[in-house]
Amino acid sequence: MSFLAIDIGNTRLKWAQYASPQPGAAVLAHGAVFLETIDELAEKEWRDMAAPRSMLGCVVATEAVRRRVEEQLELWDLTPRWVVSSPREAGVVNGYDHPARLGADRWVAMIGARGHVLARGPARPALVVMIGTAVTVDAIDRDGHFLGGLILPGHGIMLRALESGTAGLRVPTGEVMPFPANTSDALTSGGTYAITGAIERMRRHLRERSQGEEPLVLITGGAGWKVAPYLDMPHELLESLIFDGLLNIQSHRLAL
Ligand SMILES: Nc1ncnc2c1ncn2[C@@H]1O[C@H](COP(=O)(O)OP(=O)(O)OP(=O)(O)O)[C@@H](O)[C@H]1O
Ligand SMILES: CC(C)(CO)[C@@H](O)C(=O)NCCC(=O)O
Ligand SMILES: [K+]
Repeated sequence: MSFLAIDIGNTRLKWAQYASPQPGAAVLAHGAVFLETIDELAEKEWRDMAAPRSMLGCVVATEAVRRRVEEQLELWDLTPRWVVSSPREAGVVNGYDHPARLGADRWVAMIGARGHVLARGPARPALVVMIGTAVTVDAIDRDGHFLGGLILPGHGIMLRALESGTAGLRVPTGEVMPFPANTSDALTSGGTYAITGAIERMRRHLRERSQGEEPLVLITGGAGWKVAPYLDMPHELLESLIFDGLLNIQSHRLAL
């Protein structure tokens, strides 16, 4: 009954094979590749993997990228399925003006987050933060309703925008400091605190909306570990939030 979960972001494709399509299933294999190398998956990373029985993926990259991944999936006898954001799924209600326009990664991560909220005890609001190519900060209330969220540039995009938009900024890596006193530290600190500032702001919005109840703050994405140490609030770093969401969706669909 093994299940393949795939997350195609704007920079990398991440995949994980699970023993079954159930939350908490054992991971049999996993990996990540840059989008430049996705045409080699079938002859490299996936070549010696036991054939998965089913798959579910989430894509925010282009149609062309999705098609190239589907070609690689021809290695096995499976139907490629990709999550499309919908008005409701697996206990989460989508409050976006146009639910289908919500990034599938955000939707799936929120469904994963909702599972973690309910697994930890009584229902409570949650803030779902994804720190990848772009950064998103999404709010879910106690009832599992997605209220809305922020999109901002990731660290890499912020620095590249500054480099190309100014004459005097180069972007060597600096350190995060309270009072940066050189250009490198000022840029690195500015990027990091832009992200933590957005998270703090959204946490305040959500707390005010929730009669003061403290939200569970869940951080995910390739660069989450770099930002998390500067976040002045209780939080959890969960690398697998999108995969957890894909497992929740798949198990809910099988149960219907
Ligand atoms: N180990 C690292 N060292 C330096 N920068 C990193 C590292 N990991 C991630 N980054 C930076 O963080 C950003 C997002 O990284 P990454 O591609 O790992 O995230 P992701 O969650 O896989 O993104 P996406 O899902 O959008 O593809 C990039 O701009 C990248 O430059
Ligand atoms: C915001 C990103 C790039 C984050 O990966 C992705 O979720 C996306 O392309 N979203 C579509 C637009 C939206 O979510 O409103
Ligand atoms: K992502």
